Amino acid sequence: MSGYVLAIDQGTTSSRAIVFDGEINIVAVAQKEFAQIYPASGWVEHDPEEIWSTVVATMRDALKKAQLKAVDISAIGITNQRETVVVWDKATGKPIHNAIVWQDRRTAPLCAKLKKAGHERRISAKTGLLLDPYFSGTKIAWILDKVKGARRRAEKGELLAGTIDTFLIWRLTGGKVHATDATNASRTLLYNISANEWDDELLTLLRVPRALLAEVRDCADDYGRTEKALFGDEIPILGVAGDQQAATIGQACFEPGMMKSTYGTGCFAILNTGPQIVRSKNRLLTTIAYRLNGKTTYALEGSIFIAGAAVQWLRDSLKVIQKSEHSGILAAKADDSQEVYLVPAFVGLGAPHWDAEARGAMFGLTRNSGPAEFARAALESVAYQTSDLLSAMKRDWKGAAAKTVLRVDGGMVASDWTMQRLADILDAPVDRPKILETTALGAAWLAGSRAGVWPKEKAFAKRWALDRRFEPAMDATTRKRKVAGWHDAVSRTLSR
Ligand SMILES: Nc1ncnc2c1ncn2[C@@H]1O[C@H](COP(=O)(O)OP(=O)(O)O)[C@@H](O)[C@H]1O
Ligand SMILES: O=P(O)(O)OC[C@H](O)CO
Repeated sequence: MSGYVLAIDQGTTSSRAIVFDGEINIVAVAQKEFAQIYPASGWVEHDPEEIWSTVVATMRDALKKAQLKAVDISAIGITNQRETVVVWDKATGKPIHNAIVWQDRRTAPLCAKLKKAGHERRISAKTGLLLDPYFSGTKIAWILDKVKGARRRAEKGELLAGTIDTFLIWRLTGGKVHATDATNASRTLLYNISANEWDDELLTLLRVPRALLAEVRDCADDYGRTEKALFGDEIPILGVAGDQQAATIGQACFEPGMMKSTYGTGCFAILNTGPQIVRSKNRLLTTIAYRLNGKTTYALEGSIFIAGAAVQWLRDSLKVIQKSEHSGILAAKADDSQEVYLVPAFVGLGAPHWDAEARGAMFGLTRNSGPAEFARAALESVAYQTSDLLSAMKRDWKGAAAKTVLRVDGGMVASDWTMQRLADILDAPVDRPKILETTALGAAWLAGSRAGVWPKEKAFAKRWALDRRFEPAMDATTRKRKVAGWHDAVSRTLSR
């Protein structure tokens, strides 16, 4: 066996395919962006056919760039934007509606209704999640209610549903496999994370027929083979995990107490809590980090909706920078005497506030405030939000190391200025690894280790290599003053 592994990273804004060789080096990357559809305020959709065509095109492209054929690839690993759902016709494979994306807020009224009826505690106890439109379950119910005849057809077993991994597996295997992995299942509001199964009470509460749902497997498992017609030969699919969990694996955060934070469009911090289900008292999520050989490892997660998106806002809406990488350079020029804060609640606030109605605000503006102060405020908002997550994690679980080291990845970590400010505000070291494609790497490791061509967990963890450590350098008085200013800004932004 060659040791070549192909990872599919189906993200919120683009589909990517990455080929790794047997020595875990990246040999080819292909990427295609696709359309973001905003049918109404707070609604976000993707066309599942475009997701499918970009995935197939990038896979073919990556194989071509690597000068490899399907037969050279030992295994495929899939990782995906989580919570986003598709419902499709079992007979034709055609979606009956666009995918409803994780950022979509259309089911806020349904969540509010379930909350009012007193269901949140019970749902949280079983799923580790909160009643927020972010998760898949209410989105599936919405499609069944709004597409004519869908509910009746779902009950008759004529439709299938799934997160993006499930849809891709169905398509790649030519409709032979309807499966998902435990991490993706754990983001649906329908999955009992202690019993490790779809939960009948939750299915009834959210009005989702069981016939729609996929079989839940381990993250490293047999997910069938790609159809020969697609790439010229069959390739086994042996690894699946939601993208944040895949990044946790790619960062080799296999020990309880280890933590990674990914700074892409949003920011997702995941703390490994081992076999223990830690219930958050601070509105963090409890989720499945991975399930290997039938053994579940759990995590606490803090989800922030706007991180790199604040940089896009500086570039695309304010036009104070031309390129994302200019944001750090501009922020470094900001006037230290001005305390300007941005609370980037553009789509509400995620953890630990979960305020869907809050909207963004800036504080502390003077006549001297300009592009540099705006850029600094945008980048600092990411550091402050991470600091809120970290302190919530420490309050929730004593296993969260007092001397936390944060392993970081995602597009934003290219900014040295932001990483230094993050270390300063957290008062903790921030480690940036050499391989920044940690999400793809995690999915590839699941597949490669399952295929027996890549090292097992411990040997893989030893290969994690540091690019740069950012040590905290801000004095305590300044840090405390700045963090207090942030908390004041947040309290003035919350809708309740
Ligand atoms: N040098 C940089 N400084 C600050 N932000 C950056 C930099 N490079 C990229 N970004 C931001 O990172 C994000 C892209 O990261 P990526 O991990 O590709 O996101 P996603 O997977 O969510 O699409 C964008 O929002 C972009 O603005
Ligand atoms: O596609 P990303 O990298 O923005 O990640 C999205 C998350 O999985 C949403 O929960």
